[in-house]
Amino acid sequence: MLQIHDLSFVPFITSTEIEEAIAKVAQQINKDYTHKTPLFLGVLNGAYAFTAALTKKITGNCEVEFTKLKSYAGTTSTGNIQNLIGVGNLKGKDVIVVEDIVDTGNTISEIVKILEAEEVASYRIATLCYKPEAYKKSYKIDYIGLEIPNKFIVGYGLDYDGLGRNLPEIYQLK
Ligand SMILES: O=P(O)(O)OC[C@H]1O[C@H](OP(=O)(O)OP(=O)(O)O)[C@H](O)[C@@H]1O
Ligand SMILES: Nc1nc2[nH]cnc2c(=O)[nH]1
Repeated sequence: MLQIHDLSFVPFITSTEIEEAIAKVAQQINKDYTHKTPLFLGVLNGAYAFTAALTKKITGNCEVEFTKLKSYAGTTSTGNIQNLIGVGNLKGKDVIVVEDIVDTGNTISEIVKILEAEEVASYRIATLCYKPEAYKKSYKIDYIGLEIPNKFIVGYGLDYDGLGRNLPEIYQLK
């Protein structure tokens, strides 16, 4: 069991399962982008670990950038998304958004608005974890590492009030 602040978590996804999920996503992207140079847009903070691991498995040329959005306070989405680091010039780029988790979809919805305003050539969404029961939007999530139930998780980039991002495996709220 793992204690972070006031909450207890139990082991949920092993580091081996995470690595297998990332390899599967990388394989799909390598196949789909053979003749393209995708720009991976990692969403900080949570997606730093997934972005690093995923891009190391990309076999062709690619670019890597980050943007920073924040909506979660504690274990719930505030619904109020702050854009803390904007995107650079993405015009004409084939962007792959990299998320650690798609939950309600509020963050993705904000990113899609930004990408459309930037006039990107194309965009797709890749996420390590996806909660289908919590998702409230209709944007297609193109690359999904792991489908998980609607329970709060920490580890592999995901935090609870700032802690837990460094854990190599994923834990679920008890
Ligand atoms: O689909 P949603 O309900 O919008 O949730 C997903 C978002 O929540 C987390 O970010 P958070 O706002 O906690 O910021 P962080 O990445 O800095 O932890 C996560 O990294 C996603 O970006
Ligand atoms: N740490 C963490 N952040 C999230 N953001 C959206 N869903 C989650 C979750 O389950 N865990």
